[in-house]
Amino acid sequence: MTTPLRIAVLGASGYTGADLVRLALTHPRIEIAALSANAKAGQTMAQVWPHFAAYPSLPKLCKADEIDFTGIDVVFGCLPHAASAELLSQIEGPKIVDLSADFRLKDAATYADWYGNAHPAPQLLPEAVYGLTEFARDTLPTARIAACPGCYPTAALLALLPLVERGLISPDRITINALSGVSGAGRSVKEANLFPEVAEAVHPYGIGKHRHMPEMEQELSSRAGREVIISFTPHLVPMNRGELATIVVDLADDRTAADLRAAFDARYAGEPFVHLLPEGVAPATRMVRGSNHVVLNVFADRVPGRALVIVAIDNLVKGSSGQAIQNMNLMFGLPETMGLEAAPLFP
Ligand SMILES: NC(=O)C1=CN([C@@H]2O[C@H](COP(=O)(O)OP(=O)(O)OC[C@H]3O[C@@H](n4cnc5c(N)ncnc54)[C@H](OP(=O)(O)O)[C@@H]3O)[C@@H](O)[C@H]2O)C=CC1
Ligand SMILES: CC(=O)N[C@@H](CCC(=O)OP(=O)(O)O)C(=O)O
Repeated sequence: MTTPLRIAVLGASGYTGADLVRLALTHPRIEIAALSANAKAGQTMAQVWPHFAAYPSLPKLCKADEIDFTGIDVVFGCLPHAASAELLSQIEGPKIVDLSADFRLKDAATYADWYGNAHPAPQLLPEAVYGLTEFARDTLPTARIAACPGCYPTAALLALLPLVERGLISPDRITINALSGVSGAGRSVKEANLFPEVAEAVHPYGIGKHRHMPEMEQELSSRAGREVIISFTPHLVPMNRGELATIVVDLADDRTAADLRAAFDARYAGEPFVHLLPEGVAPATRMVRGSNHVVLNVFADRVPGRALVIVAIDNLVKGSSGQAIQNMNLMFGLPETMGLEAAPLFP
């Protein structure tokens, strides 16, 4: 019998932490050893979540500093940024898969500019691997810290990296319009996320300045070998989970939408989770809900020299907890898809 991987989930009373636990319950190699919360410490998972009523044996939520990390193989940080690096930097021994923004930006000064606080553990930044799994398979197996991308960057980078790597699009005219379900904003109570504020309506936010911009530009520029500038506008839509991005790109030289399609075909053929849809089929969040799958497609625009790339993910799975488990699998030499094979939930 193989030894299980003992995991601790910090922030299990939040949306990403809960989805991590949901996925971990059916992962054949995971043993859930400890779960933390902040205000909800002391409660059971069944008390704080409706969907864990049938799992009374899950560990009780405790404060992170009450956890004995001896014998824990991996810690998942599902905490707000800053609190995450603060807590994770005190843990020695286990590997770390962080879902917050704290280890994504390579430069502590850029982090401070965009997040408004000094980085709590800049000494750890050099050892963190940016965990967009499909583009980090060579570095994740030896990494101690995986920095899982934000949900919007996961969608946008999967749609753009194969194109900028091959020089198929203009690197300074990329417009990303993205829609997110409300779970993307976390479970803590905020007036802006109350039902009457979000139902039957759509609104943009973070207009002109959103903290995912430097993250996207860092990764795109690094792969393009030159500076890539994006325009990005997120929108909040009245659904629980799911994210869809429509990206307008200017084609390089005499490239066509068919060239972009061929690039996706070449890059993602055989990928277990990233799927180029048949020509003309529009990606939709209902195609991936509850799963680690990503669907994307490319369309010619009416205007010559322009094309549209559309991508859909589930923000709580490929956009956070699913990708975190995909990264853990690679960090421990397990099959990348282990525990993530469930098909999307529909209707
Ligand atoms: N939601 C999403 O779609 C995505 C989120 N992320 C990132 O993942 C992280 C978690 O997000 P999400 O699950 O949505 O957040 P939630 O607000 O739903 O959950 C936050 C969790 O952290 C705990 N917590 C809050 N403050 C502290 C603190 N100071 N010390 C210790 N624990 C604390 C909360 O405990 P308690 O409930 O007891 O207060 C809760 O368990 C964030 O960094 C977020 O930006 C990344 C990708 C997608
Ligand atoms: C709908 C909504 O509010 N979404 C969040 C992004 C969620 C995410 O990926 O956040 P991190 O980068 O902190 O991990 C936002 O726009 O801030």
